[in-house]
Amino acid sequence: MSVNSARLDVVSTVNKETPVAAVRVQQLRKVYGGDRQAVTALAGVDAAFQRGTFTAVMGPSGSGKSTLLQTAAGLDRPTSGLVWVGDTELSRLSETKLTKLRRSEIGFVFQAFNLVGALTVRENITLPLRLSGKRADPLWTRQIVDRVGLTERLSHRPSELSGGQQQRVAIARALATRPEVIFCDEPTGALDTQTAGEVLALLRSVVDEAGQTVIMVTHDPVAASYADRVMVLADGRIVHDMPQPGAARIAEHLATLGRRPQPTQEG
Ligand SMILES: Nc1ncnc2c1ncn2[C@@H]1O[C@H](COP(=O)(O)OP(=O)(O)OP(=O)(O)O)[C@@H](O)[C@H]1O
Repeated sequence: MSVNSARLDVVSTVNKETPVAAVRVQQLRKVYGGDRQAVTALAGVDAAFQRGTFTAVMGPSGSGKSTLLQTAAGLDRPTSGLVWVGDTELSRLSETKLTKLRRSEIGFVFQAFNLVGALTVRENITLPLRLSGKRADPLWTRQIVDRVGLTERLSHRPSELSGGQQQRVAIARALATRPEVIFCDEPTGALDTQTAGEVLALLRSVVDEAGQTVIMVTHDPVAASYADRVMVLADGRIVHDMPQPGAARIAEHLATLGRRPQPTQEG
């Protein structure tokens, strides 16, 4: 066997055995604005987010967290670099195909819940299925409604629910299409500490019990401590990538970046 064919064998074995990440970014760069006012939000980020894992993305204000989320979720195009969701590379997709992929493979949870006020809880939860032209599977819908504890509230409108309940509807909605990944942008930013804890425990359970992949931007070291991995950005680069560091260590790392950490539950 020649050296080259031996090498090819190794490569093909590696490819067969390496699981496809839920999301992967390679040399991701995003520059906003023109020549003189150019702002480099992402300066070449490489990262893989494995299926069934929970990652927190942290970093000072302006470090590129939202830009990473937006480009990895196909909401915005990078200036250069590649993004894969499952085994689909996004730069080759037309806008129509990208929209389809976002509707079926990506769930979103935002700080402000972003529910449709005129729709009931049930209608909000099944909305992504309707948008992607799929029929709701009643068994799956029941499972996710049970999981988020909203069985009694299906006919209510969002305005009749507490903030924590509204965020649980948003999580159920994000799960509706059984997406490859759920992106969360400050999901507990508008919630009190106890309600935030309940929402984070729910996200943890969708990873542990439903095998979902969650990528969450947060400023809060306590929220980040629910994740399996904490990635810290500064100036558009990953400067720390830590497995389960715990809230105290996260706060220390943020402090070294010149940012006062948010107050934590530990006081
Ligand atoms: N549409 C835009 N046009 C120009 N510059 C932008 C735009 N969006 C973001 N930026 C800049 O890119 C950099 C990264 O912004 P980004 O919103 O990703 O940071 P962030 O870490 O999410 O910040 P925060 O924690 O404050 O939300 C910042 O310098 C920001 O001012």
